[in-house]
Amino acid sequence: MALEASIDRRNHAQSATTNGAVVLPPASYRLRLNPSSEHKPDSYDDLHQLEFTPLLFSSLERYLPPTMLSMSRDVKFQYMRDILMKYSRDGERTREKDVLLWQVICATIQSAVSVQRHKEYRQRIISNYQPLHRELFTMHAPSVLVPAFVKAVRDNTEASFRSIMAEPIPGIYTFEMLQPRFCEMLLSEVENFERWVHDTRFRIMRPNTMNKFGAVLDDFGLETMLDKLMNDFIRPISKVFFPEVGGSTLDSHHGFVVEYGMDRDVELGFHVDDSEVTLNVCLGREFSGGELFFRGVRCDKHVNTETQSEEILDYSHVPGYAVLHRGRHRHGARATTSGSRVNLLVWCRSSVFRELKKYQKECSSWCAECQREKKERQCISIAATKQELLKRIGNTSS
Ligand SMILES: O=C(O)CCC(=O)C(=O)O
Ligand SMILES: [Fe+2]
Repeated sequence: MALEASIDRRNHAQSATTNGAVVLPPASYRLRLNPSSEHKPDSYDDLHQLEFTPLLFSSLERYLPPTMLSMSRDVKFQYMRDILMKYSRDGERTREKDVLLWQVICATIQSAVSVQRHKEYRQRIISNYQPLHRELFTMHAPSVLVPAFVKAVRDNTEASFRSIMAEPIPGIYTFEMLQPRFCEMLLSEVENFERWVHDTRFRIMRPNTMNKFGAVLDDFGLETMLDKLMNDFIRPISKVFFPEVGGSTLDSHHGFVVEYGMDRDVELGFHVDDSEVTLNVCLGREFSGGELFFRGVRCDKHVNTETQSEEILDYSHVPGYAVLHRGRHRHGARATTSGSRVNLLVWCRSSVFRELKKYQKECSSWCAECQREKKERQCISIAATKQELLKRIGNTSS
């Protein structure tokens, strides 16, 4: 959708000269409300004298009208600069379209700044932290995964997946996945990282708002390895079992470990994940308690609705074993009552699914409550039709 901001020509900033070319501003300015995901923006890093950070221009470029995307960098730059100048100068923005456009710009600036900050944060860790096991950072399937799992994914059929999996309730898949040696190495790498954090007093970000402990693996060098794990192994399975939530188009992830036990987190409250598909693998070591409890899949609207008895599952973690489920499958983790438990979590996301969801008005095929409501509406409508028919039959026979 294009959002047009008709900017008064008199208020234009003067045309800028970039690389010797004077570019005249167009008659009216347009930005798309949703950015183009395929477009690779130009870099503006060399334009240091700008009033705005170069990063803002490469971020805003995705919002340009489609016809502009192939134009020269100078033309795009001029166009975006004019918009930014106009909006940074005008204190008063009364027109609704202008306010909307300004919101797009603000959101773009905010996200560009936070992406940049996170990039710098990660860079600071990666250039200072010395890994313990370098081999962990590349995805060598036979060292990471048990042979039966590798074979099932290579065969790539529903039957091959099911041959190594259990499905204790619909939508929850459990299977043996990680080699014990890999689990042990990853555990000691996490310990090594935590030691470094402690010694250097580096303030790290925890995996999410629910955890006081745990570490984001993507932040200390494991992003590429986990991306490969998602692309080559999680996505083929999700394509078969979770197609309606973007299982075949998973294209980014958040990878982390959670840590429970003495001096760590104890339990995890009832929640849904910020993911389309979640992989949760127990790394070890020895513990009691810590069961995962599941209570049915729900969309945003129905996230707090009652659980049906057939939706109840309590699952006990086993080191090396994975649980794969939809992010919207409500769940939590019970208290780890003794020992220590560390789990690897990969929250897999699909930008395509998230984009499509914005325009979805109908009920969700994957939400159990939406489906129950839909069935109820159908029953009511069938009953009403039946009543009407009976009434007509009664009328004609009397
Ligand atoms: O502790 C667990 O196994 C569950 C972790 C979890 O659900 C999460 O981090 O989102
Ligand atoms: Fe979770």
